[in-house]
Amino acid sequence: MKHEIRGVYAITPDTMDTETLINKSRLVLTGGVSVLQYRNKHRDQALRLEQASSLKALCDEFSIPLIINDDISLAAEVGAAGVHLGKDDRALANARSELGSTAVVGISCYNQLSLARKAADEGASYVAFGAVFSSSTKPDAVNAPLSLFQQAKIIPVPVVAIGGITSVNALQVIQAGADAIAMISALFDAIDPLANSHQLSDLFR
Ligand SMILES: Cc1ncc(COP(=O)(O)OP(=O)(O)O)c(N)n1
Ligand SMILES: Cc1ncsc1CCOP(=O)(O)O
Ligand SMILES: [Mg+2]
Repeated sequence: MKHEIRGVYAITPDTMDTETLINKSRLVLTGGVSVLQYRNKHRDQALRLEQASSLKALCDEFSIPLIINDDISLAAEVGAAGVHLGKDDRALANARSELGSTAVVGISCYNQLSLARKAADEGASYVAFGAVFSSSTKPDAVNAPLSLFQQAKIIPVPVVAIGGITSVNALQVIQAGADAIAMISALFDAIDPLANSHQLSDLFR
């Protein structure tokens, strides 16, 4: 199945509380997000497998792709749609050979257009720039200016923005040229994750 990366791209927070993770993810998916990434830096492999498997079932229910952060083997194990890889992760070529040509492989390009050109040339499914605003989830992330998205129009794959995106600044990011807006805290730390997800997803409808 070919997945288009466009719209609200939800990313899970680091948590060991699987029940809350799944309940909140259900609310976020009900609001209309178009892709979910499982991101959990926890080293407990059994916990990661349990959470990723539950999220795969949930994404199937909503017919949206599940992307696994960092871990190509976990993506293969749970039958996820693909992976997201950054500079400290395994290479795009490993993901392609282990997950196949139809898998979604997203690549972090931080604030560098040259990395995006290279990733697209090498077969990335989408590229991501960020942090576009300061992020309490990842305070040390480099800053990617919104002007980058205009320059990124030449990149032949979807362009995702990440970092500090909220319902207050999301429209600015979309108008700058991002195809998708990725966020953790604006969805999962919200008082009302369903309402926030709905409001953000409406920006693409
Ligand atoms: C959609 C999306 N964009 C960027 C990232 C960051 O990936 P990376 O640089 O590998 O950092 P970690 O998320 O692994 O800390 C992402 N996960 N998703
Ligand atoms: C993983 C990542 N990469 C750059 S910023 C960031 C965190 C995004 O989280 P939030 O949406 O809460 O700022
Ligand atoms: Mg990573």
